[in-house]
Amino acid sequence: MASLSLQDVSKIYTRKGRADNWAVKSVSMAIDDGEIIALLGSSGCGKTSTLRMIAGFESVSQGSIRIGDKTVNALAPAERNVAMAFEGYALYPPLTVYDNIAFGLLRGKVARDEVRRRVRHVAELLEIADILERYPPMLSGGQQQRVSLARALVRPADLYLLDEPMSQLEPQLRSLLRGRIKDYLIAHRMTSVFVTHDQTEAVALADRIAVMSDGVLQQFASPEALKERPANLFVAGFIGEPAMNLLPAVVAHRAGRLEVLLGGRQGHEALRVGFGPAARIAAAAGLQDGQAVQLGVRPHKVRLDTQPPGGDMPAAGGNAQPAGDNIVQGPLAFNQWQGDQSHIGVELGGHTLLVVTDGALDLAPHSRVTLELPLAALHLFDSHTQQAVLHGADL
Ligand SMILES: Nc1ncnc2c1ncn2[C@@H]1O[C@H](COP(=O)(O)OP(=O)(O)OP(=O)(O)O)[C@@H](O)[C@H]1O
Repeated sequence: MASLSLQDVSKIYTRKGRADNWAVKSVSMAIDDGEIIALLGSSGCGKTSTLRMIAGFESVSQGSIRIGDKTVNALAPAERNVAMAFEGYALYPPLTVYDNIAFGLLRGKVARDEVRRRVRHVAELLEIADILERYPPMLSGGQQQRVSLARALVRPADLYLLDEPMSQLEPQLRSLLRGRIKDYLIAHRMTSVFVTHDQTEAVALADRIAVMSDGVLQQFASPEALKERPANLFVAGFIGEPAMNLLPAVVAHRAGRLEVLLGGRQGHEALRVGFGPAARIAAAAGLQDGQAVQLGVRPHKVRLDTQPPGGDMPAAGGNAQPAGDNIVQGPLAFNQWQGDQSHIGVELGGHTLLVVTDGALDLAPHSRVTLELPLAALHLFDSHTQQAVLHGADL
């Protein structure tokens, strides 16, 4: 296995008579030996182009890629010792499934008994042991995809590149295989990069996730860090289901405390949300009164008061915390039972805040709802730069 590093890597597709397409923009990241990482983003954000440059199937327009201590920009794919599972499978039709999977091992001069043992093992892992004698044209898309994955995983390589490795599988099989593949990658200390647009898959499989948008690496961090400390508005809105509430607000210091003011436009009352004494908040010094910000809070983290006055306030997600941070009130906009949780909308300063709770709640239409926005769950982003200014969890 080996480490992998990308230094200011760009991909610019050029076509005669057309404007250049800058698909990957100066991406830098360092992946440790044995680490599993996901490239995550929406369609067209540059994930596959990045993966194909690492594999050597696309040239690197700018920057450099190193596998271990070797710069590989000028090396052909076969010279990089990289195993890749392709989105289009690329199986050999005249060979059986067994021979497709064994191909790389036989070329590597592994003893036949050992080849048989390894092929069986990976085929059982991916639930394709019963189709080893079949030929690729006789297989479903999901079976072909697993054969392609098995062929990549079975052979020794410095690096494993997996392009949407489970996109064709049914949800149940996908979640079963996710766990097995992760255990296999960890057990063999396989440095791996996989591409996905499914954040559940990225969170379940990867040690760290590289979130991409429009060719730019937005943040490269653990799944927990992406949720707790999103670097910018894109990551805050993209990671997490349902998405983080993002409410426009302005900075308003008051009596030495950092606060933001929500709403207050015609017909809506203004709401103050506090972050505590400004002197204790490093970022407060750079924030000017009137500065436009976005206040972020995840729907699961808002605490909803369902008790009679004076009662304790349960967290929406069940995380009991002492009541008392920002208590706000607003009229109920909607209350939808989703089968396993409730989605509750509350009007705050002219915007609708989504709250998610575990149980079903009996709330009268348009009734006034009391909420707590726990300081540790709040985030502030600069509306102009889109970058995170502070995370309540750090205060
Ligand atoms: N061979 C190519 N020639 C020209 N443009 C390309 C080529 N391959 C990709 N692109 C363009 O580069 C951009 C990034 O594409 P890429 O396939 O890397 O994105 P992606 O995030 O993997 O998307 P998807 O999830 O849909 O595969 C897109 O605008 C795409 O149209």
